[in-house]
Amino acid sequence: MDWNMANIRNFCIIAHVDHGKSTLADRLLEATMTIDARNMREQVLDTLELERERGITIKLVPVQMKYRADDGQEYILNLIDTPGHVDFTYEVSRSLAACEGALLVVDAAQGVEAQTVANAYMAVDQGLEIIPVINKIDLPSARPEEVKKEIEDIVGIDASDACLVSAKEGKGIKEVLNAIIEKIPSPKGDPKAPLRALIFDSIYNNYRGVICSIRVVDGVINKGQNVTFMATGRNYQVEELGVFKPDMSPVEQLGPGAVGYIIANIKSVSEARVGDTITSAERPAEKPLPGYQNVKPVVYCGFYPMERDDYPNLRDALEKLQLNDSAIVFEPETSAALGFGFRCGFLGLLHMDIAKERLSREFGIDLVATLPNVVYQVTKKDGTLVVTHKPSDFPEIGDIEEIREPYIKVTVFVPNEFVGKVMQLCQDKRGNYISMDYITPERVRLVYELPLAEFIIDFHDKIKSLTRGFASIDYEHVGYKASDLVKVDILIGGEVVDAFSFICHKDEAYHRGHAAVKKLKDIIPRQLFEVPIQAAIGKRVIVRMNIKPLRKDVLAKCYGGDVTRKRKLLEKQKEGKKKMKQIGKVSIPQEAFLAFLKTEEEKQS
Ligand SMILES: Nc1nc2c(ncn2[C@@H]2O[C@H](COP(=O)(O)OP(=O)(O)OP(=O)(O)O)[C@@H](O)[C@H]2O)c(=O)[nH]1
Repeated sequence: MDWNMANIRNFCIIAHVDHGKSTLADRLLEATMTIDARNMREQVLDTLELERERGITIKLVPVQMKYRADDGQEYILNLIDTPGHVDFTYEVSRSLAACEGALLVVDAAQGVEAQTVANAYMAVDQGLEIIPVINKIDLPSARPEEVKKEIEDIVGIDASDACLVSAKEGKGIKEVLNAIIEKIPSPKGDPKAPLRALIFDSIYNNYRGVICSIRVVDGVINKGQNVTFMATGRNYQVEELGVFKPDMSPVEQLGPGAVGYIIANIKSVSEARVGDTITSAERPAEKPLPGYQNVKPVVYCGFYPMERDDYPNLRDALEKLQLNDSAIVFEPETSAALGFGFRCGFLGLLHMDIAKERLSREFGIDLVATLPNVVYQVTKKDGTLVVTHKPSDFPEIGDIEEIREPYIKVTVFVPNEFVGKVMQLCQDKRGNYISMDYITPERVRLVYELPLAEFIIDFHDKIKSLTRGFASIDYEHVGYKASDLVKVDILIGGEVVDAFSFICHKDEAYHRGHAAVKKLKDIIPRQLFEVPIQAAIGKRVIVRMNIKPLRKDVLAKCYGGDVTRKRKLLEKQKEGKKKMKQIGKVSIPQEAFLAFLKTEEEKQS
């Protein structure tokens, strides 16, 4: 075939949140008339409703643009969107791998932030050509010359001829398009070699099944051809092949450097994982493209429906979510207090929040989530290793030799007036100081190592409020470290309530145990007998409070001998009892437990 790679440019846009990535993408689509202005709604690339509302990008959509440059030639520009959040780092790195270049967008007023650096480093690692774009130059507070210097000093790339842009006002867009054509190399690849195409995203569509976004690296892929997905070893026939313009538009063939999609009767995205390599079934490549990785959840929690009858719906909904998001895992779980639910694993807190919100919005399921947990490694005295994210699966305290928990390296960019507060917070969160440097006379980069468990509780919110939103945060996983952790159980009437057990540092056990016991005491209705509520480590009780007894006599109001009325009241009481959860001899309405978790959640958000 005659395949012209010289006029293809594959690029992505990387930026810190809110620096204007989506707005710039919109302007590029307009300027290349990929979407005419009449159909242009703002931020067309953010497809999910939730993304548009939250202003965050979750799913990637590659778009093909055509642009006639000043040299008179027509170029194909493939813009590959990347998710901006650390929860999706692996997806980011795969979409970067599908490009030769990146626009690094930096806000002209705010300057370089934590995610600017993290994303730029990832692009440098992938060997991409980076074009700095200084956006929002229309702002009165814009300081483009200083920001250029920041990019050079902190990111370490030449920014002397950075594009100066106002995406909002559409200024400097042509310069950006020209820079893409001049600076970003055209793709390399051998059209005669065996097919190798990278899957950098896959989405599930109700009508079409799975649609994989692919970047062809070597060889050609044809409609109707048989292909093998190398990580799973499965074979499929290519039903449809095409490009996004941005609507799906079928083609017969894609060659090296091309970005497009395939549809091949794939039932679930777990069969078409991001990072996998597609090759020809007849003439397979010897080696897959580098970097396939099975992403593992790092944060787990229980999801319980508020209405018991919603359990089957919740299972259906989770299955549907999983069709579209293979990083979600779940398994049934029962809890004496909460009834039937699911233990679910996520890539991070944002990922968890999104799943929860989608369950409620798209599937109408009202649910509560238990406190999130990380994955612990517990070495027992007999040498065996227990890897668990469930406090209830922890070995007995006497059997434990060592507990290790995941740590992250957190980088915070913060104005220097807030440095003291941020350092204090990091210390309180059991952080180890790593480094601090001034990136400008007013701004500081602080690096700490923290336990992930501390980070996921409320670190983001605390930092945002301590610094009035001026800090930016990024983190990466750095592995497991031994910690002095304990499991705290909560007992009601002498019985452990599984769903409320939690893992925390030894020094925090009393404080957190006390808070939980006090809250339960306020929530649980009084019973006919005294009910002790306790927090305990192993057999040792560390906090105890009692709920005073109350005699609830439903017949008290019935004077005289109206037998039918009495019977009715007793019936009603029996009905009520059915909804009760029995913890030992204590009956507690399930709502009380759900209310407990709800307030825990609210406290966090
Ligand atoms: N003044 C000004 N505002 C801009 C400009 N470009 C974008 N904005 C505004 O900045 C805000 C963030 O822009 P987005 O394009 O949503 O930023 P983003 O980087 O895509 O954000 P995420 O999708 O959350 O990563 C929006 O309110 C835009 O209207 C610009 O050139 N000038």
